[in-house]
Amino acid sequence: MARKSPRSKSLNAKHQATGNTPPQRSSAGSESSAAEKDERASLIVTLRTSTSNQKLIQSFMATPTRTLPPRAAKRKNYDDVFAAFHAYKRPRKDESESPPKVQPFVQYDRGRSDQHTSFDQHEIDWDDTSSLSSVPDDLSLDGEADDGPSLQYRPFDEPITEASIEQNLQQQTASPQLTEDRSPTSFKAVSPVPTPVFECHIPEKVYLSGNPTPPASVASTAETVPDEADDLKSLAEQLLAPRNPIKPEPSGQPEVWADTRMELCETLYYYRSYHGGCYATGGFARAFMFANSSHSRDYMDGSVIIARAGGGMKRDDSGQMKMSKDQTEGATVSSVRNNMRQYNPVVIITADNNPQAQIQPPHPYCVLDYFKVTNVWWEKSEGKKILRLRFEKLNSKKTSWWQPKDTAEIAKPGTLDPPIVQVCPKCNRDSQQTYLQGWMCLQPDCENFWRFSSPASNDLRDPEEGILMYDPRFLKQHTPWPNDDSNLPLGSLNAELTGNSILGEDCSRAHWSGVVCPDCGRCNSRLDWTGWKCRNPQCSFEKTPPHALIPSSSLHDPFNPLSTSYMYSRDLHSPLVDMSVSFADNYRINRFTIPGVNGFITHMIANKTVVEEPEGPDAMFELLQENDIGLARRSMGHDHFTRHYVVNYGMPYKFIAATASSPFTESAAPITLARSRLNWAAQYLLSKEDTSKSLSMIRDEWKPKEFNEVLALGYLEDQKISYHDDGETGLGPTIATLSLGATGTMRIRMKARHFNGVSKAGVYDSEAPLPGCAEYDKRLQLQQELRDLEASDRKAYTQRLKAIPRELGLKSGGNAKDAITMTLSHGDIVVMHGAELQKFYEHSVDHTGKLRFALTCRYIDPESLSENDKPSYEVMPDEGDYDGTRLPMPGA
Ligand SMILES: O=C(O)CCC(=O)C(=O)O
Repeated sequence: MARKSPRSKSLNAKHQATGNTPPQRSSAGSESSAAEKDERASLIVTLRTSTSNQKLIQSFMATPTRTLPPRAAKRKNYDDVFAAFHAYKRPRKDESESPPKVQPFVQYDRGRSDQHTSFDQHEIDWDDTSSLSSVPDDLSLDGEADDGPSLQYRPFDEPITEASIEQNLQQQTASPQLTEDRSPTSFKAVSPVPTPVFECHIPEKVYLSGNPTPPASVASTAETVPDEADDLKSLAEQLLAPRNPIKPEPSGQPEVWADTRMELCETLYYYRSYHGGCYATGGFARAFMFANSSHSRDYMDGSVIIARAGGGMKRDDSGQMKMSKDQTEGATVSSVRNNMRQYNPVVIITADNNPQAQIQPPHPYCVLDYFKVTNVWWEKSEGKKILRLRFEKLNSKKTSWWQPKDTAEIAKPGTLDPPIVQVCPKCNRDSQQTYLQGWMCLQPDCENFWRFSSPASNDLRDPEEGILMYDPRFLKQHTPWPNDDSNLPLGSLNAELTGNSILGEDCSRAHWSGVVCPDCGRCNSRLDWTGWKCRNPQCSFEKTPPHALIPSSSLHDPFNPLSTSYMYSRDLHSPLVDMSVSFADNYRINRFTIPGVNGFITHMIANKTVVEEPEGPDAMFELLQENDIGLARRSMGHDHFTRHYVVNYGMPYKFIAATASSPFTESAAPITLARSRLNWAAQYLLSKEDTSKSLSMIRDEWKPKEFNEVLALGYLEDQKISYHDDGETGLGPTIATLSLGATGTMRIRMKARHFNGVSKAGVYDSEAPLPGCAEYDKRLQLQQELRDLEASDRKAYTQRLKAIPRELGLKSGGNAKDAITMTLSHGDIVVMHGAELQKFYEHSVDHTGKLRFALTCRYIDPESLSENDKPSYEVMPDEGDYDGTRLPMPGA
């Protein structure tokens, strides 16, 4: 057993009032003269046989200074001696003598061998580090991040030290914020306000003999925690004590929290990562989330967090997530380096299943605070190179709510001696000592990377990962930043926006982002069109931001001016699609047909006469803003909601999300006005399709199956409806939509299944191929062969279906290009006709303005609805009598 000794003075030593504790650089050894070596050897042997470590230190310190390197001799504290002691080769007295007995390291018991610590369903065996790497990509970069501005990054292997901070600052001489005091050992960063805010001292590199490239053989560390480190070890044991599976309560409550990931990502501008554990955008990391994906050497306390930079993991045969190859520096780490260079803190969020949390987080997602990223360094885990990150709380004065209740933090950053920094004898670059077992070079391209050198020989040894124990001086170092102790806001300010300074501002992205409830801190998505409601049952916060009416007159596009003549077309289509154009009754009518598909798509482009007619699109657009028609984002299950707002009138419509329906009798005027207009438009177009029938004949045929449902969709800025079809049973086959407000873009493409001809399981789809699909000609040629085989040999047919995808190079992934892209202006109507259109093709709509509505009409066969879905009210027939042909003709 390692002996307990009273905590050394140095461990408790408080540093300068500034709290700055620059890492000290000790030597990795040097070539000494033979006499010096002998002298030191005898000294060390003497020291090792002495009974107490204190004695050892005293006698070592008392050694004539000529035998010590000048700087080491001047240092009068335990850690310097400890470092120098380990940096020096310990020679044997003579070759016959057995090597000095190395005190066996008592294995750090992180949970006792019989203890398996379970957190939720995540079974953690502390002795088996692999079980902790079982969740993918926890720190992987979210899709929204980009590579950011091209900045000059710090070389990837360079740890962050005061020297490198100084170097950064020197590189920023162009910045008006910084002026430098170029004295060799200090610098000052001066803010535009008169007081200097940041000062740190740059230690010089120290070599035992002053030789900058000491031979490898001299550098020496042991993979044990030496006796001399008893105090550090007992401190490390306290810091790294295994997390109790029954976690204590926190001492406080989070300022900001969320119940669901969607609410978190919609509310917090600094965390928009739906899948990854890091949100980085514009070249900077904004926030990290720590959940149950954890590495065995990850660490979290009230001020410091250590984590693996994510990515690079793959599921192995047993289903476990494992590093399959060395990690490489990706966009996340580049972003993090930018954060370090420019002192941008990141926000850290914990999920309630984070095994490193010392407490049980009170909500599924809790925001901790702003942290500095202080170190990025390389290690190895199970033979693969991994990147590690250290975070330190930015505002040391603010209490950490996640500190266990009724406990004090074991050691605050900056209260211990600084970490040991050694220069690698092989690559001549320095690294901090991260583990108590000894110093290792952390430069991934160095031969000596991640290896201890034996105390008794020149051998380099890989560390035994399971027993590594953080050096408290590394863990608890203080890395000064010029903006230390700033108090940055964690919440969103959306609830405070007034939104009326620019027309449409209250429809902006910020306005439909979530809010942090000012009463309870919960993140709340804006699920209602009218505003925010806190969904915490214990809270009654509501906010209905005032809406400034966007007048229809503001919709007019000066580059596509409205006129009473026929309007310009901005529709595009692939060469495969047939298009005809006609002009009639104030509409330009673009009609598209797709080969192989029964049906058509017609875009009726409205002119000024249509748009401005009484009770027409202009009036409807304004009425929809003035009336609350019950628009809301609908649940799609699993805490996901549609991105747009939706409400249904008339026959209930089971869209992707079950949508509440109301009778037409309770609807606002635009709903019934749109129904009447779209019933007219459909009949009008159908009469043009079949010229053998008069409009009144068409009307008689149409009436029993007239549109009996209106689905109103409301889109604020950046909202859209993704690719989908309207081909549910009992629906259609004619669907018509009136566009109101901002200009939309409707895209129509072949569904991936038909385009690729392969199911998700990789089996060929033997349906007749559609023109325009992948490998159309080859697939067409296979048709007869497949039909024959299907009839003659079922087994061979099935095998053939499995073989074809590879034969033709067909893949199940990948989407078809858009076949038709239509620009939908205010007042335009789109009519889609034909069940096959919905079966084989899908459509999406987005817009680039602030506010858009789409009113879509369908016929829903009441018999197709289950008893539960049938309406409790009567769906009244369309009593409107809209007739677009009554309008004055263009040019009239
Ligand atoms: O927003 C639109 O114009 C289209 C709406 C739509 O696709 C639908 O209601 O199915």
